Amino acid sequence: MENKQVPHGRPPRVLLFPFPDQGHVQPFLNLAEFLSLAGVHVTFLSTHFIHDRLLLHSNVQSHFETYTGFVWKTISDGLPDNYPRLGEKGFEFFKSLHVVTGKLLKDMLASGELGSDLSPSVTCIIADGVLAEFTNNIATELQIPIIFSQTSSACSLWASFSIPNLIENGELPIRGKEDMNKLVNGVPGMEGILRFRDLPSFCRVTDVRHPNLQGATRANQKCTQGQGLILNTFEELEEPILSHLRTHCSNIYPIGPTHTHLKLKLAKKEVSSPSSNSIFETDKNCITWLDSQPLKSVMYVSIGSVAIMTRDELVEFWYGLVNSRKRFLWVIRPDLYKEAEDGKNVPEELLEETKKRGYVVGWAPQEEVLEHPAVGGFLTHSGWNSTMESLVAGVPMICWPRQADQPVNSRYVSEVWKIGLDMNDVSDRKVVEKMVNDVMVERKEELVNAADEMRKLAIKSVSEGGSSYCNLNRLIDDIYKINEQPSIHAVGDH
Ligand SMILES: O=c1ccn([C@@H]2O[C@H](COP(=O)(O)OP(=O)(O)O[C@H]3O[C@H](CO)[C@@H](O)[C@H](O)[C@H]3O)[C@@H](O)[C@H]2O)c(=O)[nH]1
Repeated sequence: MENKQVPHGRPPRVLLFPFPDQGHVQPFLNLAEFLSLAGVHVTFLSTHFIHDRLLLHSNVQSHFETYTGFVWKTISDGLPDNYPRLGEKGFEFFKSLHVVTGKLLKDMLASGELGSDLSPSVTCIIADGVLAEFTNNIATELQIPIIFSQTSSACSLWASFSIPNLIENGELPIRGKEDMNKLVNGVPGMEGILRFRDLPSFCRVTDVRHPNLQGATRANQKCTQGQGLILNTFEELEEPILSHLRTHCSNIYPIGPTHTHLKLKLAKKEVSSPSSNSIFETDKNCITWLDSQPLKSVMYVSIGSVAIMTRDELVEFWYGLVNSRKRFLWVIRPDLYKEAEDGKNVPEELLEETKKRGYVVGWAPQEEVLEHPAVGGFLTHSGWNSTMESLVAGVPMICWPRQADQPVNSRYVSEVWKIGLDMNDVSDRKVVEKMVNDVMVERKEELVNAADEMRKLAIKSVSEGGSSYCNLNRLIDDIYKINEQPSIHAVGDH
């Protein structure tokens, strides 16, 4: 991936626009770095809310300043700083992004303020597929080529793309709780695999006119209208499903696992990685604690940046972990659960037991934790970044999916790739205890062997000549080709 010749003297300028949360911004930062390393000028556009937190808790600003043509830009999401963006008010958040942010984005693109003197106009947009509904409209209106990037798995995306099919064949809306364990027919390629409970969570509606279901369907449709679709996956992992997706989007770039792919590229160029790319303050002391634990003895527990637990679920998990008598490292974000108003907070005995075998942090350096030799299992919510990070580290998972794409990922981890166990939505202490013992003892060998095979395939895909390696080169070539089109420098050029 060397800098390319640019016939008319201006390198491409790509606007990167992720959905504003940790799980989306992080893979978009990886994408920003791939492009920057290839000499592409990048404008990274994030909401004020995300940008402020990113700059506060990471060194990405100074890290990216070393790249010629890199520009940070911010935009409003239309909400006050203390608004609960991804909780129960998630729908209002989406609406505000579509209405307020969408209008601002169009104005910014049209006025040319998203470039720099070196490359004034945006020659290509790479927008989050979740935001495809309005970004595709803006790109079409302003005649700027657009590529979408989805930060979820191909399997969850395909299940989501199949919603119209599921409605047409009468499988949506789901009839009732009694159907949850039955198999779904309307997702081609997933017959015999997917149960109703494994569908993306926005399918759990009683009326197909539900705004979340409709919103996802509209975004999916627009997502297929771009010039390409970037995915943080690799062909060897998801190929049967990728070929189904290709019937909707002809030009797919599976370039993952992006975090490992990027690490290899940076190492080759002798460039150091940013110390963190989190919007939360990272507690690195847990690495010192891990250093003193035996090989593969620790269960790492985290449910990502968004999901929450009730106090009862938290206590059940805690008893399950403590009763398993295994060591554990648990990420309890400050907003993970609401302390009980009736004074029934975490029982003292759990805190005492934790001092003996556990370690609790507010936010961990997760990639480093999963690569640590002391970690032997990951109890996860099956967010896609966590799934990929665990897979590359060869760490078997216990999946406790909460929302969005997570149920599909969890099903694939347990039933298709067989690198973990699915806890579904159960949070009983006995089940947690059993699952931890299964992964750490009873089924350890079988799961570790399968995870290790998967890890090898992942690393091969991002190594020179591998599928993701070649797909990334193709993406960069295509971005340069787009830049060569004569009409491309019209919008926003000075
Ligand atoms: O203590 C922690 C916990 C998490 N992470 C990182 O935070 C990211 C979390 O991403 P993910 O596992 O994908 O979970 P979410 O934060 O829940 O991400 C959202 O975005 C994902 C990508 O689209 C979706 O798969 C999820 O369902 C959605 O909730 C990962 O890279 C982790 O390494 C840390 O660095 N430290």
